[in-house]
Amino acid sequence: MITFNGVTKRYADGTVAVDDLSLEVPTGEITVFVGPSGCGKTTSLRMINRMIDATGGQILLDGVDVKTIDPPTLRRGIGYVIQQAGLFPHRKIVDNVATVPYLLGWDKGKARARAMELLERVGLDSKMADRYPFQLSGGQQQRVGVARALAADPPVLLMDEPFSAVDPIVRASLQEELLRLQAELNKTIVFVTHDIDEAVKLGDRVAVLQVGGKLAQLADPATLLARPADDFVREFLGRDRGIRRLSFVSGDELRLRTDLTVPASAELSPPRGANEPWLVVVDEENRPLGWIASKDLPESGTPADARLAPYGTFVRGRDSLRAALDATLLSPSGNAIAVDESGRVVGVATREALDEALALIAGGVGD
Ligand SMILES: Nc1ncnc2c1ncn2[C@@H]1O[C@H](COP(=O)(O)OP(=O)(O)OP(=O)(O)O)[C@@H](O)[C@H]1O
Repeated sequence: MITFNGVTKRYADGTVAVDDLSLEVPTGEITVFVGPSGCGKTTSLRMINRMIDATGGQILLDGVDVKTIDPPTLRRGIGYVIQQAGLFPHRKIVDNVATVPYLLGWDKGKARARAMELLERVGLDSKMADRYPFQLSGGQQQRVGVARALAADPPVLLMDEPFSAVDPIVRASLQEELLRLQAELNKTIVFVTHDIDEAVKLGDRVAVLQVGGKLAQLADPATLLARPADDFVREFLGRDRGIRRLSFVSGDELRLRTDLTVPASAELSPPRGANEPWLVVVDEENRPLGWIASKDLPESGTPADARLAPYGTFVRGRDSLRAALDATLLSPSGNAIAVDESGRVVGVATREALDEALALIAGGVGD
């Protein structure tokens, strides 16, 4: 656990970058520092590994004041990842990753073997090992940066806007990768970003800082989005706060109907389903093929002969209400198809079911 105890940083010119910051970063969790430019995120992060020394208060690492630990020893237990990876341009990828093991005096074979293992872990092909950083894309370089920070298996990882220099698609995949890695490794991670979407996606807890290095709120993402502590936090969270909240509500809240499917091979004589405006046509394995409006059902023959409308699905037991809402918006029926992990239809969330769930959430605001 990392503990900030009334930590202050006043730079030589009098700027107070961090003001009386007290918070705890629990072991094995991702704590995100988020806030507008200049609010003291980077300063707070760098005081943990003493790249910057606090001018007041204490930072404790598992109960030990970091000021009592000499910086090289301290940093051996703390991985550090920065924007644009900060790789050594003249060293091969494998040697970049092995930097800390080399410094720790590991023999070259063992250090390189560890580096190769980590490259694979962060999703890079072993072919990359002998390249130089300029021969990699920005996203690949970031992965190398993460591998390098993990090389000596430090219990703590500090990440300063590590994904902000890559395009949104690469960024999303790096975020997924970090969450996957963290599920295996359980590091204590402090992650700095100015992007609230990144913060609520990655953080077990999110610390919102305001300019002057004051802690405005520390909460898990769902609580932060539901109950911002004050106007500053509310404004920082932005206009999409309500929609973002849906990501933290399980789609399993939705009542499903199981009587709205029709097999593509079903004989339609006598006509059926005509009292429901829309039906899901499914294949023989119960996978969705599309929506059909009842009025378009042929009088005889099978639904396979009819024109099907597009559909959206969400996975029951995994996806959020936001995914379910997205699925309704992708379908002219206005209904979302719930599927299991293998893509088989388990039911339909109608617009009414969605309305009910949304009303419940809206009712819960301010609890
Ligand atoms: N060496 C320094 N001397 C004086 N002031 C500094 C120094 N480094 C940072 N500051 C000031 O301290 C404040 C906090 O800076 P910091 O870099 O920690 O903010 P940040 O939240 O990480 O910002 P950004 O998101 O823009 O990177 C800013 O006002 C900055 O100008």
